[in-house]
Amino acid sequence: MADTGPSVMAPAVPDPKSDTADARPTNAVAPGIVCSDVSKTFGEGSSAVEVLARTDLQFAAGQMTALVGPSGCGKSTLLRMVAGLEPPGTGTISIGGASPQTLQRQGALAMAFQDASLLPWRSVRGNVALALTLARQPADRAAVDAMIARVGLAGFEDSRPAELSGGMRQRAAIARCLVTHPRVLLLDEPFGAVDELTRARLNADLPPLWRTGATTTLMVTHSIREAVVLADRVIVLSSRPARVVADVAVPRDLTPGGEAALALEARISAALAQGWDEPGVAERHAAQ
Ligand SMILES: Nc1ncnc2c1ncn2[C@@H]1O[C@H](COP(=O)(O)OP(=O)(O)OP(=O)(O)O)[C@@H](O)[C@H]1O
Repeated sequence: MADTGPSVMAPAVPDPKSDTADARPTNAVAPGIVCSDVSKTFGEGSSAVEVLARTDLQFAAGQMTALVGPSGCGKSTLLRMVAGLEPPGTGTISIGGASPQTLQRQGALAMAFQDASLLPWRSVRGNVALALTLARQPADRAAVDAMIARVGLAGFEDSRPAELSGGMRQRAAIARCLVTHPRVLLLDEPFGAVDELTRARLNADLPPLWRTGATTTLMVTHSIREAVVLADRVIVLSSRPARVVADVAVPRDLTPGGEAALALEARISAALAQGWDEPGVAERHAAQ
């Protein structure tokens, strides 16, 4: 994963000069995300690395989409572009008709990364409350404690991150994301740094908090099973330069581990292998 900056991209401090500085999330309607002709190349000349080939992608409002693909193919880069942290090389990204930066200024976009990295000197309550402050929402202690309880951390409000297990830190990081009720939630391997059992527990406990239809969620994961369990749709990317090799709808009523789920996992796995191995992927896109 590339440099991910702070673990939770709390909404940016609003720019008072901006005409949208006073904009607040006025409703809970999730926006759709439209990536048109988006590509990304880092560097120039002989050191240029083409990460994402020209791509059109749409993410439906209120849906949870999982992005899977070989390591280094550009999943985090795509997420960072949607977050407005990285400008696309070509094309545009529109979220509900607005730019990612506008969503950020509205405090309507939250992002969590694999390593949780909460502020170590702040308590769980302090970390969660900070997200509200940055989003210019009232840091209401009752709301903060309620969100902490919803992720299963009641009783740990005053604990510092170092006093928590990895799974508990992930829960705190998710609470920090969700407390502002973001309309767009971007998760970059949020459960990647915990053991399998904890991960299964987090997969069961946390998604209902954002699967309300009021949040459009993109999640990068290396786990095909996790993608099928959590997402409404799984997009499989090829090795660099990334292109979409499969776009798989996941029925909501799928039984985890059931026959239909296993068939989907096999399909995604085959697409992943194809995108990984297919000869000439890089050359074809270099020629475009
Ligand atoms: N700011 C940057 N400057 C230069 N190269 C970068 C930058 N960010 C990412 N890259 C390169 O872009 C490629 C894709 O990185 P990215 O982190 O998006 O991949 P990924 O699919 O998320 O990987 P992983 O699954 O291993 O986390 C990598 O080769 C990486 O080194």
